[in-house]
Amino acid sequence: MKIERARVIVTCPGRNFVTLKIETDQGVYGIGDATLNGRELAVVSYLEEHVIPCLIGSDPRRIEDIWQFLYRGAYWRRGPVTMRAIAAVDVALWDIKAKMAGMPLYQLLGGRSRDGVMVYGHASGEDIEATVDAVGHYIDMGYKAIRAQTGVPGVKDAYGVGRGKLYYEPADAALPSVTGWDTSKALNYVPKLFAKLRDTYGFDHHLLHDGHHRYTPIEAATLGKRLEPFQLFWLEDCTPAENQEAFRLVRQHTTTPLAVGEIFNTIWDAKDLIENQLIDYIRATIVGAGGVTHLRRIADLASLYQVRTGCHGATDLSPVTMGTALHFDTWVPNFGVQEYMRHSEETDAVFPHDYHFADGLLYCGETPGHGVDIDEDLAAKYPYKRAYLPVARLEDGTMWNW
Ligand SMILES: O=C(O)[C@@H](O)[C@@H](O)[C@H](O)[C@H](O)CO
Ligand SMILES: [Mg+2]
Repeated sequence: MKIERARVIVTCPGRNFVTLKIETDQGVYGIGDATLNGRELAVVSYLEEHVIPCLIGSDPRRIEDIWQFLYRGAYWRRGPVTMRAIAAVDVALWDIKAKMAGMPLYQLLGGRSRDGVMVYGHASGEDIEATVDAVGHYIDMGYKAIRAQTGVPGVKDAYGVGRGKLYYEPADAALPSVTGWDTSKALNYVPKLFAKLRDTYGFDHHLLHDGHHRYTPIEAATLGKRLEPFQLFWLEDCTPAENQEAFRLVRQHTTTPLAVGEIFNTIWDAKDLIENQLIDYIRATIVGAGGVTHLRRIADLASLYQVRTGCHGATDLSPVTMGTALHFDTWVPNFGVQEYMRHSEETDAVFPHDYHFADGLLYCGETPGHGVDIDEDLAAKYPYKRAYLPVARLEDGTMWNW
């Protein structure tokens, strides 16, 4: 069996997605997601110029060997562009293998560990009142876990505040838009949101919050402490994680569970955090961290230390990643939660899929493969549009972490 053809498909049904389609000499094909939000075409060129020529003629059943070839063989290891390209190949090959086996992907991974996958939705609002209402809306929709982000008075376009839709789409400008940040204002305001949420809805739902890398370690520790009475499911990206040691300081001060890893691309980004039990949830996902083959290694390491998974699942992760992640989540023994930001109708139409939401859980389907396809004719109707993530500056103009 041979790989006959591989193509990259770029489409923008409201936002950009990069998809790799691998076709075999036996008529079976697989697809993988390679989207890197705000830097999409770098991955397109990496795939087209440097990866696809090496794939043609190789045996698509040799998933592990192809992974190692692309990782070790490049000499230049890791990084978001490389690892997304590898992820796209890996996912397309798992799709092919599962289709050939006539099985849904989770069966190949080891079978079902649970009936459905608990997901968290994104509730946000301009201020506490609006955010409390938004959380109520998610509770009404049946969500068991809800992430709450509020605008902060005096802070321009605070992170995570949507525009009245079920999703928050940050990459929306032809050049990066400038948002604001003020740590002391947020440190005083965010705990009030969670106090109000617990007061209004009680303790029956899981609540989550994303700090989006904004706080220094000691500020993150302060936030974690202030949030303790409200029993969060997790506090995410409370401080940047390039220095994994930084989490030790946060950890020493608070029992609020910590999650990190949506921007990690290999096990090495998370190794110290996991082995030292500095976090509770690892947020790496399929497209970000080298596909099923590599994410499985991360999850296995994490399981030794009782760290659970919490795959990133914002709208820039295409339905291909979402579908694959759901098979992964259905199997992985140390599952925690899956992020679920709904895609637009246009996106869902370009990527027909068999997963569905019911009562706060997502269920992967039973179609052989990962259960997500691409409608190429429809995809062609939405040409690529350059879009950037915003940047953040402090009041005095200093660049900060967005
Ligand atoms: O937790 C999350 O989902 C995020 O932090 C994302 O909204 C993130 O900002 C985007 O995926 C960036 O592309
Ligand atoms: Mg996040």
